[in-house]
Amino acid sequence: MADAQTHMDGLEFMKWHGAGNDFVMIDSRARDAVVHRELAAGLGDRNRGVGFDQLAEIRSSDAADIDLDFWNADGSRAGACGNATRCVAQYMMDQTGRDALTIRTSRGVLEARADGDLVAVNMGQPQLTWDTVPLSHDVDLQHLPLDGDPVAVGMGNPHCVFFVDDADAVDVAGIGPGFETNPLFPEATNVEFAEIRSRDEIRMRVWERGTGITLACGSGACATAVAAHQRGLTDKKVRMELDGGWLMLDWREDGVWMTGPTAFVYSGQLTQAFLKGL
Ligand SMILES: N[C@H](CCC[C@H](N)C(=O)O)C(=O)O
Repeated sequence: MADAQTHMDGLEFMKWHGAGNDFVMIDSRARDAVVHRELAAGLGDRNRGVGFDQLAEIRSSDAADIDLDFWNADGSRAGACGNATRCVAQYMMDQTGRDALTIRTSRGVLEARADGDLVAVNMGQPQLTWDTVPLSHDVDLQHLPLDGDPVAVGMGNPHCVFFVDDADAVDVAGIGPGFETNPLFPEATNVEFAEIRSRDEIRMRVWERGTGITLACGSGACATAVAAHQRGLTDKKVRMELDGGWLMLDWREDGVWMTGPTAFVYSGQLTQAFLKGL
């Protein structure tokens, strides 16, 4: 029924980005959920659709202010999306005038807060066991048996973090896909390349599972901050420079807090012709 309704009326969406990590947001609080794999993949196509790194669907919730689901540009599901969570939080705070709210994702209920012009979200505690990342078998997460000696961290989605001397010199598109689909990660993985600049500053570039190179990745930034601290390279609080801007990470008692910018770009409506052609 939701699909038939959608084809009749067109479908409203918004385009946002957080540090250049771009999203389409669909607010389905007033109806049944409408997003499915084909819609995500069609809309994610930057030539034939709108284009995005992730698609976020907002739903009404009985456990938090809202429920939130994420898809990647290839139509696959994203387990977590920190930057989209911050953008959705800003949208909700603009609508309600509140400066804090709760958001339920597949990770559980997350807390988001306004921080001046920025938005902070508690991305929860990292997953630091092989079966929760998940990996295919029990190995040392701090030193994965892969070239480059990466670290595995789960943030509701898998991350494989490499420490490199010069992040800008890394051929992210050349190296990323091979690690994304390495059998050590049964659900594939996001791949981060981190250069330690000091105890409180990291430069990071990312290859995202299901999307490819993005200008920023919030859960990847959290995973990188955790991995760097575990290796003894940084303190618990770091600034991180990504290709599209800066994020602040703070691994506290109650989880990894991530703070950064959000931007509303435009809203529009998908045509019936587009929706019928999916
Ligand atoms: N850009 C997102 C992460 C997307 C992760 C996704 N590619 C996955 O399949 O896990 C973020 O800000 O956290």
